Amino acid sequence: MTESALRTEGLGKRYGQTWALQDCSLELPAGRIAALVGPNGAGKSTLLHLAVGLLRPDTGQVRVFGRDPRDDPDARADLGFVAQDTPLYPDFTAGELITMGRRLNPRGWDDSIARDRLAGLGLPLDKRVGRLSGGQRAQVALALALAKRPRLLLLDEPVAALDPLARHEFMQALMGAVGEYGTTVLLSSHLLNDLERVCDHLVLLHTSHVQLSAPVDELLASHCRLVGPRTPDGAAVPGVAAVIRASHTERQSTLLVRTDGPVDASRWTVHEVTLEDLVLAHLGASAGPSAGPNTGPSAGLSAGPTASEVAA
Ligand SMILES: Nc1ncnc2c1ncn2[C@@H]1O[C@H](COP(=O)(O)OP(=O)(O)OP(=O)(O)O)[C@@H](O)[C@H]1O
Repeated sequence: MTESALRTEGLGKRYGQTWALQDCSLELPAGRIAALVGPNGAGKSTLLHLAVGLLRPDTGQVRVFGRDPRDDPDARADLGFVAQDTPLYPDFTAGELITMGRRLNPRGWDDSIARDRLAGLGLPLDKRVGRLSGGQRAQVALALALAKRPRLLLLDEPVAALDPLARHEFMQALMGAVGEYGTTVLLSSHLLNDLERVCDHLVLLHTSHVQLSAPVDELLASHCRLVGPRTPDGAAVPGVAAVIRASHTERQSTLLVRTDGPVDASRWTVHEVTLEDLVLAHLGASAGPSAGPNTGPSAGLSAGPTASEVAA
């Protein structure tokens, strides 16, 4: 059986009366590269901060390779974290940050990983990081996180502020490192196209709840888009477990569905879906008109953000 890199059970965190994360149960097997997706305020940063032990849960528990990251230094030694906006001490040089990292992480640190990566990118070790570009700072943050040789690397929107080329270079560096060291990754981002290229597992949060957590290939195999003659919302479609999202013209219906068997191909044209289609459908699905025999739990969502908001 594959080891769990990250496992949460009933995990919850609240600020005053507001639940930032609620009843979060998920499992990320070791070796996965997982996308953590959800609209603004869904609870992604909260989940990542709970996972690295920076926040104390109000309910439930979180385990990193079976250990509690708040109580067990060995669990924290297994973790690397690149926080949102890649905060680094701006008056320090990358070289000084590498030295600091070594002293703060006596259990496991490899200077050469950070130095070689930065040299490969042509990034100077003797320039204050506050004077580097956003993309260069992100690369320094990634190099420092990797030098810790984490078994689980958590990244909170590391590429949000980067231009497309810098984003591409960052993702390439990340994938190269993951391939080399076998690191498990949980990466939060709104950039679904970037995620689709590299991730093999999806965790989708919506209004503080886990909506999906599964391997990408399983999700893509169990969802499709059906196009056929107009069908009333709620009408049963053989082979369809849940209608996630439906749209209609006068004569035609388009349904993004979760299937549990073969769909009648004489009546429906069946199209594969992309990860982006699937995420947007789940986030945009709303309770109400599509409720009916094929409407599963995932169809009963509150109205989500628009495609442009999610993909922005
Ligand atoms: N320190 C805090 N004090 C009060 N409320 C907070 C705090 N941190 C987060 N929240 C609230 O918790 C909820 C989840 O926030 P979180 O930052 O985890 O969302 P997110 O999915 O990372 O959002 P984004 O995509 O905008 O970064 C939001 O409603 C947010 O306002």
